[in-house]
Amino acid sequence: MRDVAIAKSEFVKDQKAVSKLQDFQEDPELFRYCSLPQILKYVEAFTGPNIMAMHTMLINKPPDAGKKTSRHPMHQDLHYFPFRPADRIVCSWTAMEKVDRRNGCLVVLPGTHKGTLKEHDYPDWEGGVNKMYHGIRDYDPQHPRVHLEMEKGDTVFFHPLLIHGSGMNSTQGFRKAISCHYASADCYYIDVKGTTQENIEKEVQEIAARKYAMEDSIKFQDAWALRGRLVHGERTSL
Ligand SMILES: CCCCCCCCCCCCCCCCCCCC(=O)SCCNC(=O)CCNC(=O)[C@H](O)C(C)(C)COP(=O)(O)OP(=O)(O)OC[C@H]1O[C@@H](n2cnc3c(N)ncnc32)[C@H](O)[C@@H]1OP(=O)(O)O
Ligand SMILES: O=C(O)CCC(=O)C(=O)O
Repeated sequence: MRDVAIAKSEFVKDQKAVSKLQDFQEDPELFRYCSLPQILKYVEAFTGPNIMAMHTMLINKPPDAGKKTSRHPMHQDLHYFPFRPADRIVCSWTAMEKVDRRNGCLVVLPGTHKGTLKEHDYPDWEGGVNKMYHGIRDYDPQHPRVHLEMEKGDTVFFHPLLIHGSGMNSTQGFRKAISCHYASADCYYIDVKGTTQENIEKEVQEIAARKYAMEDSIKFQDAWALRGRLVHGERTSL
């Protein structure tokens, strides 16, 4: 993925900047991260023994180009997932270098994982917002927030209802982190028709149709079933 400030303008002419690698489940070197025993030991406490890696990302947050587009709006990851139950899904996010407020560390609203899934949409940001970066419109701005300053190699595990995002990268360097969303293979798919997730379903289907010429044939659930990879135990459902 390219940052919107790059995708929509000549950022540095003739240069490409990659701000995210997504879906690396077939890359043996990167996928090693998802199978690390040090990570799975904690993941299993949420998922149980049948563990699927559902979504993989290496996030290379770029230096902000001056429009604050390097921010990630406050959101709940469950918005993107057509599977349940939420308590059997967990994200691991590992800092690949020191992260702090200067380079846009994670920001979380503690306790919000006990709430419900909120409505998400694109925020009205003056400088634009990255594709598919939906945010919650009506979270309480007075809610206490915690900035997760982390050292290289530190890992945080969080629930898919936890409201979180990340700040602007005001340094000159790229801020790297690697993450995986795990779910119990015993989770089940849901139909998101008539729910707040309809907007993301539509967007994913449109991208699939454009990128893979899969007009109408790909369901939201298929987009997940195709990218999920078993890391431990048996692929029972997902
Ligand atoms: C076989 C399986 C089929 C399944 C296909 C389904 C594809 C869906 C992929 C995305 C799923 C994301 C799910 C995320 C779940 C994560 C949950 C955790 C929480 C989060 O991390 S929230 C943020 C999650 N979202 C993302 O990470 C999305 C990241 N973006 C991308 O991966 C790519 O930008 C995207 C959306 C796949 C588009 O890439 P691509 O099609 O290659 O784009 P093009 O270069 O062809 O450009 C098309 C069009 O879009 C404009 N563009 C490009 N980049 C951006 C950008 N960053 N912001 C805004 N606009 C952008 C580009 O200029 C083009 O516009 P035109 O007007 O010129 O056509
Ligand atoms: O790494 C970031 O900047 C944000 C990542 C995030 O919010 C997510 O993975 O859900």
